[in-house]
Amino acid sequence: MLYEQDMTEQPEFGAVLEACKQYPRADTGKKDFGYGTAGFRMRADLLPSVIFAVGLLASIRSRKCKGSAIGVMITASHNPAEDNGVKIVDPEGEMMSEEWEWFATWLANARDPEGLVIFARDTRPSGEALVEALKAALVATGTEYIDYGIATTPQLHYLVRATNTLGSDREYGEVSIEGYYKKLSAAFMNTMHIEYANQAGPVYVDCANGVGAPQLKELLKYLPEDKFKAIIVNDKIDQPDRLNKRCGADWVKTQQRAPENFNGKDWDRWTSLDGDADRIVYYFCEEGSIFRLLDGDRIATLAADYIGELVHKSGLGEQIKLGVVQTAYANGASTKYIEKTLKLKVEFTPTGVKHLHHAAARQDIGVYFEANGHGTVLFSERALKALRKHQPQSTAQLNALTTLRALSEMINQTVGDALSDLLLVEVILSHKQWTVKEWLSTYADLPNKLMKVNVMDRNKFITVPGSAERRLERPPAIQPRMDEIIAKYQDARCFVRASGTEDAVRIYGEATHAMEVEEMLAQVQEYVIHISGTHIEPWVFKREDDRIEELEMGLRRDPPDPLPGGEQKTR
Ligand SMILES: CC(=O)N[C@H]1[C@@H](OP(=O)(O)O)O[C@H](CO)[C@@H](O)[C@@H]1O
Ligand SMILES: [Mg+2]
Repeated sequence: MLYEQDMTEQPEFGAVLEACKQYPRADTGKKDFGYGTAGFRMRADLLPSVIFAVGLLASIRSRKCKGSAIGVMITASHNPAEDNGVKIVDPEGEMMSEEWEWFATWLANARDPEGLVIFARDTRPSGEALVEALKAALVATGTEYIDYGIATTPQLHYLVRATNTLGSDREYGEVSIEGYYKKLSAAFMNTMHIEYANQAGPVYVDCANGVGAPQLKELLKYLPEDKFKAIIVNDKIDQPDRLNKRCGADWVKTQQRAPENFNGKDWDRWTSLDGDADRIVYYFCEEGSIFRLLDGDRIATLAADYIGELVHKSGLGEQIKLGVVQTAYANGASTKYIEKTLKLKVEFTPTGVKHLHHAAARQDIGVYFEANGHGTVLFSERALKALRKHQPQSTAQLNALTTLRALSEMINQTVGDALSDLLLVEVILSHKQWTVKEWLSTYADLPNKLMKVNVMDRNKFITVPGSAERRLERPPAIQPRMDEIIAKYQDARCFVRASGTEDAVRIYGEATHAMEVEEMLAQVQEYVIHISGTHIEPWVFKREDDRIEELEMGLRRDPPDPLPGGEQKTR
């Protein structure tokens, strides 16, 4: 047994234990830290010991991966400024695999090879001190490291893959943030091999007052203004309180409204990034100031349509098949459009980018996006080889092939990337000579709503295996009751699942009429509360803003009184 050994006798463990004392665990009551869908994420003052542990794990993981660089990104993405978080990036630039036990074993045994951990952080002020905790763990374990300073999450994923493929025949790009800009901008320019006129004017980018702002400014230096014109909004990274506040992709998507400092004229093309620039949504105002959102589903459909068309035009339609991956949160109208109009296959996976990513990687070309704007397009080795080898038979085939090759370089292959996705959408709109109006008119979204309920124990909500989270197995009474409610409405769909990132369950619903969605969700919410009770999270994990918001929305109730025998009753 690993923990029966007296590890203090081994010099490297002595150093680790000594360094560990500098980062005592914060008092979180009975609550444990958990590596969720998005790594660890919580209030920044609770994080130092967690970051130290992540430093140890990253160093072990690097050794286990035979010295390949492992990435550590310090960010809390779209969360408020006082939060922070951390996630580990695997050698190909993908999310870390779940084999935690392996790391512990390696901690006991690893001597060589040397490890290499590369890391970056977003603009949160807490990031600087957390980097110190990470470095302490890396120094204590004798792990070589490179600090890339402030970067977006997808830039760190890029750097990890670039580091690990350097000198191989799969070289991903120069190993620097500059190399990332060079790769994206060169590929973008290659998509412009024919003169495309985009009369639609500049794109406005709300950077959520986060890391996307300086990084996009840098990227713009590599792109000629007559080919790509972006106007940056919400770039106050020196005012941390404003990070993700009333702006950013998450806020715009969940509030379904334009961010602070929006001053778009009708039909102007606007986008919002999130706090670590791995998500993007588009939106605009129609005549009469009607807000229209073009979310992740819209980006997926646009990309699938255009890339599918290029594959066909290049003469590779028989060899390269396209597939789209969505989650249960994708609007039903988008799925119908992909299947019926684009005639492409849709696969559903559970929520969380790593599930979508793996499913997309099994396709020749896999398009995946979560409705919230996180996604990318993956080109398999098979597809890349076909693109390299194909001899075009006409100018039309050559043009399509040239664009496809450029897109395979421009689209981040490691993870969803707001900057790369921004370029992708802009290329497509300009090639199609579409404005947001034509884009929106491809299909009509079903009215929908997503809500969150803080229940006593979210772990009681278990989905039916293989149902892509669309049906609940437990608590046993809930699904039959929900089916009864849903049956009352036209073309309605509704499902409940436990969040993987918050102590809550989410309820999603859609139907033909917005009023019916409201009515249906109210009944489902009431039933969820009825059978499970609501719950107040321990103060250490809860933000005052959230508490007040939930009170205002009527989502927060007092916890139920305990009954004899440990049962709970709801009030
Ligand atoms: C409905 C929804 O938007 N869920 C989000 C959210 O996951 P939950 O497991 O639903 O909490 O956070 C994930 C990480 O950022 C993101 O991948 C996912 O799309
Ligand atoms: Mg993010």
